[in-house]
Amino acid sequence: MKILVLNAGSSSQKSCLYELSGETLPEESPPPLWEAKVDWSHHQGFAEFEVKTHRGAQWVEKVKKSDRAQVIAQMLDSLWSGSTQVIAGPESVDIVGHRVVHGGQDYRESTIVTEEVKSAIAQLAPFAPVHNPANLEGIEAIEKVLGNVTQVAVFDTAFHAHLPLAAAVYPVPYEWFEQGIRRYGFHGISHEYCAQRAARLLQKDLQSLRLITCHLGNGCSLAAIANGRSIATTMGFTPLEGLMMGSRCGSIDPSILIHLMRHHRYTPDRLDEVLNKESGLQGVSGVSADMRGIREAIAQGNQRAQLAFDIYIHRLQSAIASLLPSLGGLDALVFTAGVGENSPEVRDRACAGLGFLGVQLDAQTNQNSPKNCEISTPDSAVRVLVIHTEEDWAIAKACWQLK
Ligand SMILES: Nc1ncnc2c1ncn2[C@@H]1O[C@H](COP(=O)(O)OP(=O)(O)O)[C@@H](O)[C@H]1O
Ligand SMILES: CC(=O)OP(=O)(O)O
Ligand SMILES: [Mg+2]
Repeated sequence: MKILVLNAGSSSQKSCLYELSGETLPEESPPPLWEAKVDWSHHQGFAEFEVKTHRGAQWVEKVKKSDRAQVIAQMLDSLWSGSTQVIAGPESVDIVGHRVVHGGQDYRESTIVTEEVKSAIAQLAPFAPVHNPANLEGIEAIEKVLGNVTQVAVFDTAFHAHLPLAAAVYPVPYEWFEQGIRRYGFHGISHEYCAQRAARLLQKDLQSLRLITCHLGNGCSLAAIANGRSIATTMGFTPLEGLMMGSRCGSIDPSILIHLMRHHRYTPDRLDEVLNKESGLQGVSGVSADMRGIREAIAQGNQRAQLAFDIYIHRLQSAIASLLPSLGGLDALVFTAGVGENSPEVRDRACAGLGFLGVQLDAQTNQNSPKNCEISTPDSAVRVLVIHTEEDWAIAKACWQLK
């Protein structure tokens, strides 16, 4: 069966086509027949469009920034036409899986997309304003091009659906919790996949491991995982809480918002815009939301970029430490996603603050950013791993299980 996956990130649109046959799923991801990625975080005014196939055809183009529906249509076109063609036409796709960021209270497992599911995704858009509308656009773009093919929604919130109440309920009037204002947690597809991959890499039973997974992409979150379950995480009601991110602020004192509304006439829409799109690395540095841009600016002596990097690390270290008591110890620390997989400086600085726990990085291995590999020294008290997150493969597996 041919499974098409759409993964809408805040700074990217990724897509893969997998072909699965036989009765059982392979443990590791088979190479996709085709994969496409559009990344609009790194450059102003245009996006990088990249398509690869398993036969080695490759096509890279810089395209003008356009809306997501247009980007998806162009991606799909490259599946059945041009040098990257791998299938005869739209009818060759059997099922389509989507990453959906917010599933709210009701969607705690992957589900077939119906009109009801679509309207729930739309209703949850205010609580994941950068993501849920993009996820819905993906579903609708597929409807337009592939008609009524079966579509599956795989939720980023699902892995955190069983957080202990102490980790899920905000210290506000209890009625708010009853109205759905609670901590949901996000990046669950990635945290769960990385925990499973870490256990295989360490040749340990996942149930026996205490893990912290650091998903550091454009959005960033940590999960504390014990017995294979998420027991605490840094994102909350929306993907705005927790760590400092590319253009999102992470946790700040809520009184700042009250102050801005009372004394500087900030409207809810303007606050939403500033906190989601004009804060984080971008807001502090004034240079870039992208860690590559920050590192380049630091190399040129830019002080504000250095400050942005230092805050990012300070908050990352603090958040890692805050998860330790609920785990009661740590067997492995996992770095994943765009920054986690590619920035030796971030891993090095994060781990330097954990030396007192006996965390020791192998400097040379860390520098090489190896994928799916241990980067700690043999006598490190905590194993440190870099894992290439495969959200797309996790989504394809969910489709296969629901088929
Ligand atoms: N070589 C690199 N060094 C440092 N950071 C990188 C590198 N490559 C990518 N990144 C970071 O990864 C981010 C994208 O991560 P990704 O997980 O793909 O994001 P998304 O949240 O869109 O899924 C970019 O914004 C950039 O900050
Ligand atoms: C939930 C979230 O923040 O996702 P992303 O990192 O793709 O923006
Ligand atoms: Mg992502």
